[in-house]
Amino acid sequence: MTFQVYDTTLRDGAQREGLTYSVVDKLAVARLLDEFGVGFIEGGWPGAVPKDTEFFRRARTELDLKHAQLVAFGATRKVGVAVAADPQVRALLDARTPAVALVAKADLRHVERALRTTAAENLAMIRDTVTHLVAEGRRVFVDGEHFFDGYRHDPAYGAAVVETALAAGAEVMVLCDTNGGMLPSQVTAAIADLVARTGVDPGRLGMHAQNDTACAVANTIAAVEAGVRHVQGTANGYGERPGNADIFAVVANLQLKLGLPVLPEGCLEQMVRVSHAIAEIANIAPDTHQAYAGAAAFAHKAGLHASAIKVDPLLYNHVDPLVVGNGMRILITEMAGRASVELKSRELGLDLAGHPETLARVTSRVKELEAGGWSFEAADASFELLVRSELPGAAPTRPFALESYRVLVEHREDGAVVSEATVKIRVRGERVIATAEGNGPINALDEALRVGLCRHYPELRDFELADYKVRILEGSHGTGAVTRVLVETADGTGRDWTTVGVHPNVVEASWRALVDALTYGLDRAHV
Ligand SMILES: CC(=O)SCCNC(=O)CCNC(=O)[C@H](O)C(C)(C)COP(=O)(O)OP(=O)(O)OC[C@H]1O[C@@H](n2cnc3c(N)ncnc32)[C@H](O)[C@@H]1OP(=O)(O)O
Ligand SMILES: CC(=O)C(=O)O
Repeated sequence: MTFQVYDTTLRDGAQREGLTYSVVDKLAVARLLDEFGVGFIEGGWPGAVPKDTEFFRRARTELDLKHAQLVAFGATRKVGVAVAADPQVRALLDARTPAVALVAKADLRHVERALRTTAAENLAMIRDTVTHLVAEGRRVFVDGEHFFDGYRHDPAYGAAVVETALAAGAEVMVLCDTNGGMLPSQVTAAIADLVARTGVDPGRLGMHAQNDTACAVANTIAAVEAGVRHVQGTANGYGERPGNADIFAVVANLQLKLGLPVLPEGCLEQMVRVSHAIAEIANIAPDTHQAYAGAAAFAHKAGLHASAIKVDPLLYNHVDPLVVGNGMRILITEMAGRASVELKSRELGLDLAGHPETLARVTSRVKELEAGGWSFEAADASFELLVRSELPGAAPTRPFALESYRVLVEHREDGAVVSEATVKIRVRGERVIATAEGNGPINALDEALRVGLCRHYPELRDFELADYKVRILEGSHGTGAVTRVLVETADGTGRDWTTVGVHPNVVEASWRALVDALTYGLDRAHV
């Protein structure tokens, strides 16, 4: 059997707390998963969840999948009900998918206590349902719920479930760690024992791992190392409770670490795009620190890392980030060394290789400023201005010189609070005084500065304050608290940049970040 990558983002992934997809969302996620090259997309449970029934109906005309087959998920027939008379089984056929997945009880305790039936009736439910669906022309996967817990309790029954499903015509028997409590060594031992006990071909076994021990990806890889050739997972690890095995990490590990070409050519590099697009649809902020796909997955803060990366990026990256569509970033913080500053500057288009004094000055200035509360890690634009001020012949053009600014906050009798700011600046030799109101002191200051500059710099009208973050930093060693402000500015063309300002006074900290933001943006506009 060829290797099967089976995605359950739209079924198990949708069981995550706080996540709800519309049918349109589900169709969009399915298209993205197909672009990522998975072989199977489990779309939901038709007949149980009305939205899922609708998804399968619309998928027939609205999805044109290149790599994946759609799978409808459901349960084995009900206890004591003839399979042909079970409406849930009928709904699986009505979904008209090429493949069907059946959840089946694989732990005798669940059979007796949750299904409230006998060991033999559960095996009959599995046999009848698989046989019926195979006879209707479906590929059938059986998900053995609680397989691993059940196998420890009663291995003979777990083995009987596996043998029954495969003998009835199931293509793959998927071993599920439903409670997510297993460790990799336990997964390996259970599969080895199952294979020895039954003689089953491990190539007809699959793995479905929940992440309750944070081992879902490791457990899936352990299963593959034990011979399993069908892996299940969800985009970004979404799923019930802590989630499922992250399909991106599973697939990347299989391809890049075990050398198994489980995705079609050209698909692995779609990972970051697909991961973030699905997060967007799910309305969940992408996890910056997600393995392989996170924005920080290849971000380096430590100066020592940067010094080796300067020689060869692979000295400090476990794979080339480009193979999964990611990129490497160097972070500038108090932990930076000269190599970090040189690499980051290169990333920003500034070559400091022949400027050892500048490198040394910028590095010590960064450390000094960071000790005082500045943070350049998320403020590339302020870092670039700092480097350019120190680099001979590269100083940025300062659009104005400040004479003074003043901000008033007025609480009126009727309860209204109005802020007003006045700036006095010199722009291209002209003295300008500008006043503006705003919904807060920083907004008023920003407006006044723009009013004062706009006649000389009309492109400022396109700049907008996209985000504003304030953090009060505790004072230490006898100093008072300081305020750090991060300002994100956008210019309407899709470009944005972040600047930082620090001062004990929040207005002055904001002013510094604003001035850097306008200086950077205007300087760029004139390059
Ligand atoms: C491990 C997993 O995550 S599997 C996926 C689980 N996903 C979901 O549950 C989401 C969708 N579920 C639903 O919409 C509903 O729970 C439904 C429609 C499936 C069932 O709803 P209801 O008919 O109201 O039953 P309820 O949820 O209370 O109980 C489930 C029934 O299925 C039975 N059942 C549970 N597992 C199986 C199985 N593998 N095979 C057959 N029957 C099963 C239970 O014994 C119970 O039967 P009972 O009604 O005779 O007591
Ligand atoms: C089938 C499934 O989702 C589980 O057993 O966890």
